[in-house]
Amino acid sequence: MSLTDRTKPTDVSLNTDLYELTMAQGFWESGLVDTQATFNAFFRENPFGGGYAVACGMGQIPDLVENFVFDDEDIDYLASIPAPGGGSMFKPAFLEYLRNHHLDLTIHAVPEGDVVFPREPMVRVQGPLIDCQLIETALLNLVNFQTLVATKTSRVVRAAEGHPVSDFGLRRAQGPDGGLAVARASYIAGASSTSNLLAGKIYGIPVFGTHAHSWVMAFPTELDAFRAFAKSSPKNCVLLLDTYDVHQGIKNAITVAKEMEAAGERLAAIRIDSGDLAKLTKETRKAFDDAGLPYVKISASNDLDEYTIQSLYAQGAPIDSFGVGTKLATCDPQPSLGGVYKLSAVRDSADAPWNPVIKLSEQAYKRTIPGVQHVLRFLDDDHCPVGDMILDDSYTRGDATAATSMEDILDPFSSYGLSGTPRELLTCYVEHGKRVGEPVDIEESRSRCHNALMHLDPAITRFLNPQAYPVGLEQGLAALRRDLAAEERSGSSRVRR
Ligand SMILES: Nc1ncnc2c1ncn2[C@@H]1O[C@H](COP(=O)(O)OP(=O)(O)OP(=O)(O)O)[C@@H](O)[C@H]1O
Ligand SMILES: O=P(O)(O)OC[C@H]1O[C@H](OP(=O)(O)OP(=O)(O)O)[C@H](O)[C@@H]1O
Ligand SMILES: O=C(O)c1cccnc1
Repeated sequence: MSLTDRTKPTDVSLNTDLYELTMAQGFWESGLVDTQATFNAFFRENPFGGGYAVACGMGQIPDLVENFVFDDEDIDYLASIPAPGGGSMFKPAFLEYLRNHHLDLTIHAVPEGDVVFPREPMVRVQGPLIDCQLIETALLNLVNFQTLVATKTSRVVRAAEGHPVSDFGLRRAQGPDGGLAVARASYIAGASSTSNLLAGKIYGIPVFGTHAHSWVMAFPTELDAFRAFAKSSPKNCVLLLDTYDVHQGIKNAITVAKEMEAAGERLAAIRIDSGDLAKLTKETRKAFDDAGLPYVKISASNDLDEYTIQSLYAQGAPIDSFGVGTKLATCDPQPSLGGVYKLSAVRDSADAPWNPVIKLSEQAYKRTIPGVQHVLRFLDDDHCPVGDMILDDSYTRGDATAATSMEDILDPFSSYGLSGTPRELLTCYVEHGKRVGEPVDIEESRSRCHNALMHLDPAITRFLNPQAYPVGLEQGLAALRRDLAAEERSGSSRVRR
């Protein structure tokens, strides 16, 4: 996340909602300083009407946790906030507790780039209740948006059928920070490059660019503009053909391509950014082939998304690469993932047993899953995922892969009768506030994403009416959830184990 990359660490800890701090103060005053909690970040529906999401942002969680400290400046600011009813929002003794407080959190998450499905934890956060609460907003801010962008990009990349897709979205992104997050998540999900130089510098993402219409308009004629660009950037020359008239643009670009050939250079590509992209790219391809310039590639842009790209190929458009901006950066037509962060277990101290907790809702699908959750992903002989099982720590005594099979999934998909080899999905990113292992390599996340999507059933990845990927609760956990819901509804005390 760019905030931890670019700004002083303390800006990270104030990048949160006021109520996290108000609750932290309340927990502290209520004597809950030693209370431990387990929270899960998850979403309830796949974005874009699709059948999966690509987990993203997880690689930046360790930076977030390690940099999450309140320094003197932050404490001064917090001390200055008035309570609406009079006096100060925060008590001096609490602010002293907070000063230079470090988060003692242990965090497991779906490995960045892997696929993730509704209701299962994307991120599991454990540690002091106060610390778990303090990190909520920043953590959701990190994984919700990047997971959404990565999912959107994976769809665009799928539609592009292996042709490069460049992120052109910075100018339409949600602020500078949003633009960086878009570049990072889209690269992990398969974009080949970004136009965003800062993202290139920070994350090492390949950068790509052509020229704007203004370049052409700044010269007396289009031909002058093309010649000047070829002279100035002979090794990465992509000419934009549609400033005035694409047909004239084709002729001018061919003239310049021939001149480049004579000078021992090659026109790399042309770009078309308006009009009927199928018709115009076909005409362009024919003209360049007829002129003996088959190596000149065709790039297309203009409000593209997965559906337009799919349609362009269905129309036989000979497009070699795409620049995708607005609809990728804004995740059109779904601007938010809706990921939530819910408490699922508490205990009085670090060595006490966990007590599972549940949140009820009028809407059954919003009832939470209790417990210290693990996820087992069952893989078939070809390493393709066939279903996920959510299970509670206590049923496995710490070894999540022991004595479990797909038959143990109770609801709602048990009738599939699937089988496979279980793999524990959640991996440890942070232990007691410290990063586990080396910083996440963005290339590793990118290849994990490629691999995960390659192994996912096309019935789940298709855009139209995708099949639901089976995710269910292990029988013991399903029973626990039922019992807890009944107890909470009847008002009896919480199950203590
Ligand atoms: N052959 C095609 N099939 C489907 N959609 C297309 C096709 N050609 C272009 N589009 C898409 O149609 C939308 C509108 O294109 P339109 O031709 O109206 O743009 P334009 O008005 O020419 O461009 P601009 O407003 O940038 O000058 C864009 O999202 C574009 O990607
Ligand atoms: O279309 P997008 O997917 O957002 O890709 C980025 C767009 O940004 C540039 O033009 P800009 O939108 O600034 O102006 P234009 O539409 O008038 O070309 C570029 O020419 C693309 O069209
Ligand atoms: O390099 C380009 O062609 C580009 C970059 C950003 C937005 N539109 C186009």
